[in-house]
Amino acid sequence: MRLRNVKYAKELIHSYPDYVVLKPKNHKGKWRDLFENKKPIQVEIGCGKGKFIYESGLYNPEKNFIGIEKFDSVIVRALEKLILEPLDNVKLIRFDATHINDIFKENEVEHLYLNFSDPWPKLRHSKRRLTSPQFLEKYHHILKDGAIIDMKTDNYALFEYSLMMFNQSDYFAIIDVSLDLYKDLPATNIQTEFEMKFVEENNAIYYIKAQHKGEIE
Ligand SMILES: C[S@@+](CC[C@H](N)C(=O)[O-])C[C@H]1O[C@@H](n2cnc3c(N)ncnc32)[C@H](O)[C@@H]1O
Repeated sequence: MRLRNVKYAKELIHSYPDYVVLKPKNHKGKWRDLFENKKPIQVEIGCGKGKFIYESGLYNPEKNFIGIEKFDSVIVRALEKLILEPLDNVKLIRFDATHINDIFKENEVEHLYLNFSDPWPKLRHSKRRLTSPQFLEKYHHILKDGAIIDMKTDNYALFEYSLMMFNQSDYFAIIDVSLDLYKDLPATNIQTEFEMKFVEENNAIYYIKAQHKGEIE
């Protein structure tokens, strides 16, 4: 059954509050209680239709995964995956990550994934890029010391911009960069929906791994 209709998507989302957390602000600082375990929290912003977050949960049962997506009509496809084959270490949040500090407390997140984020090419929209200084400041508050940000993109301009923003930030150090992730693909790589498409089209996948430095002396 395909769930394309927005009204239907909303209804489905509200029918599965164990999978799509409806009031994420209520769980700030208490996400592990919701998962009922002490496993570390990994977050993907812009999880889209959920392939990456679902498979990450499937192959890494020792970790908790939270996918954040701002559109009902998209996140419902991630929800379908969970309905078909439930996983107790994956939760979804329908939320605009601009307000991510409202849903996670200091040090609550151990790993952040930014997969094929929207490039927002116009300068006047640059604050919306998920690696803008405004977002990096927000991540600084929720990430543990030593936490990792993994970023993949097919967009060279966003890659270049993100490198510059990480380099200029007091909070992050770049620890790995690739101009062609598929030349040296880690065995643990999990493809996203967009990644599958770009790889099929032989597009380069640019990659940045940055580490949270923690409190600055
Ligand atoms: C280009 S898609 C990539 C989807 C998926 N990560 C993948 O690689 O297949 C970007 C997704 O990020 C979502 N997104 C963009 N900005 C967001 C934000 N501020 N908060 C939550 N989701 C966001 C969009 O709605 C879209 O579904």
